[in-house]
Amino acid sequence: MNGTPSPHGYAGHDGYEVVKLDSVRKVYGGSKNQVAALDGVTIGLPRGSFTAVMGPSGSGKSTFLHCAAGLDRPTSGTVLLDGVDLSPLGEKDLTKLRRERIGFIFQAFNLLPALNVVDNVTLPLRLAGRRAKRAEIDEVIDRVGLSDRRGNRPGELSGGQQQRVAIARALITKPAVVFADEPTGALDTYTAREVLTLLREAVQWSGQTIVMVTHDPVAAAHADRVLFLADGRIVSSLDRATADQVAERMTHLGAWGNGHPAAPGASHGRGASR
Ligand SMILES: Nc1ncnc2c1ncn2[C@@H]1O[C@H](COP(=O)(O)OP(=O)(O)OP(=O)(O)O)[C@@H](O)[C@H]1O
Repeated sequence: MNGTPSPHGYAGHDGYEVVKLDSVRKVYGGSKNQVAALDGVTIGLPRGSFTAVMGPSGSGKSTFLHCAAGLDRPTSGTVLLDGVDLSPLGEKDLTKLRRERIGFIFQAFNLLPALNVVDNVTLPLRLAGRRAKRAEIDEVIDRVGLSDRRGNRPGELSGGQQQRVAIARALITKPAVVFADEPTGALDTYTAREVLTLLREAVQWSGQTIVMVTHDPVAAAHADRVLFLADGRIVSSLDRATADQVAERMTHLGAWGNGHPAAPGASHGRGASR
């Protein structure tokens, strides 16, 4: 299956689809300047799978992530998250569902500067009114390699360390799915690789489901499957692809002109494979 396109109804480890989008459309703008940011997306993401979402600028990646994570509402179609239909939920229930069942990782880390590592990591538990168990906190902080940084604040940590705090914070609630939006966008190649390895390990060791939007073929090559968006539609996918295969597919989509940091030939470590 290496590098070959396949139907979008990918069956994962146990076949249960944690995230399901059915005919999702998201239209922005008024009657004169309408943009279909998502134009009929149907996809199921299996439990314990790592999915990367790629596509040219403006292809709908962020809109896909926002609709799938209940941060934005589709104009039509349905989103099921861990079996829950998001469409009838009010803001309060959506917030609760996001808090309890979703972990988020952002390009800009989004840590609270006044809190130390332990307090940043355990914040989602406290927000959900849950008590943090010492052993669970120790385990997740240990897993991201920050045991000796527990008392440090974000300002005292490197970018890679801050993103590892964010990963621990996303994993602490044992969410049904983690959505990562350009998680390596602010990191150098070496640190990015460490962060991607951690995400891969979370899938491997705990069966975590992860969905990651990225512009970087090297990052996408860490995923089980890469979905390619163009003009709001999923136009193709690759399973267990190398960075070169991902980059080639992006080139076919006309994804980047000269000078894009991830463009073929740019010095971005792109040639490295999984
Ligand atoms: N709030 C909004 N209002 C109007 N149009 C929007 C809005 N958000 C997104 N769009 C439009 O929808 C389309 C998809 O945008 P989206 O941000 O999802 O793309 P993207 O693939 O994430 O792009 P990029 O890689 O540049 O971040 C674009 O044409 C964009 O201009």
